[in-house]
Amino acid sequence: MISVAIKRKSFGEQLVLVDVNFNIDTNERVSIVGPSGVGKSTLLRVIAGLDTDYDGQVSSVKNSAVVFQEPTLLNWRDVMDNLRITTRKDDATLTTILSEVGLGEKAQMFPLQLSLGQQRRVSLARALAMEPELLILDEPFASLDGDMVDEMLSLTKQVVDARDMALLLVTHSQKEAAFLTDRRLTLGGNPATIIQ
Ligand SMILES: Nc1ncnc2c1ncn2[C@@H]1O[C@H](COP(=O)(O)OP(=O)(O)OP(=O)(O)O)[C@@H](O)[C@H]1O
Repeated sequence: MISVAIKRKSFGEQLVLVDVNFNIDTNERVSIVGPSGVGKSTLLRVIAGLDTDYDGQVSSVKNSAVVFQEPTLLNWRDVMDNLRITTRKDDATLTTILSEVGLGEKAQMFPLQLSLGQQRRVSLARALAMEPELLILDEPFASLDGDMVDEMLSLTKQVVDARDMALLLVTHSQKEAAFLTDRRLTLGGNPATIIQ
């Protein structure tokens, strides 16, 4: 379904990725793990089609949704309006998705009235509302405390299990990768490539 063949990806003089080759099948769950600064987010942006300035070939699905490290919500719009930005789904459907992520009662709240964990859930709900064929999560549990990470991990597994979609998880945590995905790709080296 998704085929990645990046020969080289640079920022100016800095070569970040070299010969990164792998495929993701329909409904497959894959994680990319590796240390901070290795190039994980860069790879994700290329796969999501947000960065087209590279040497190589990536063919992905048309309908992918990204949940970024930061919730990237519009703070002046309430939760429901934040979901409406990416979809024309009716309010009943959006309310169901909000309930799924535990925010059924928060539709009229504004992002800054929510905790970071709740804002992350809105961001996840917004991505799910797009019914993506590929859901991309970029360090979705960063800066949450331990209990909250466990809760978010279970919740994420639940919503992914309930859907037909592929998952690409970018993380530095082997635990998160093992819990949520079937296959782990490790990015390492400088410039980085898939090392296992
Ligand atoms: N827009 C950019 N312009 C210039 N350099 C960049 C840009 N984005 C990333 N880089 C550089 O590319 C390298 C890889 O960064 P990237 O954010 O992909 O790493 P990462 O593995 O996702 O790190 P982290 O786990 O800390 O988020 C870093 O050296 C970074 O400085």
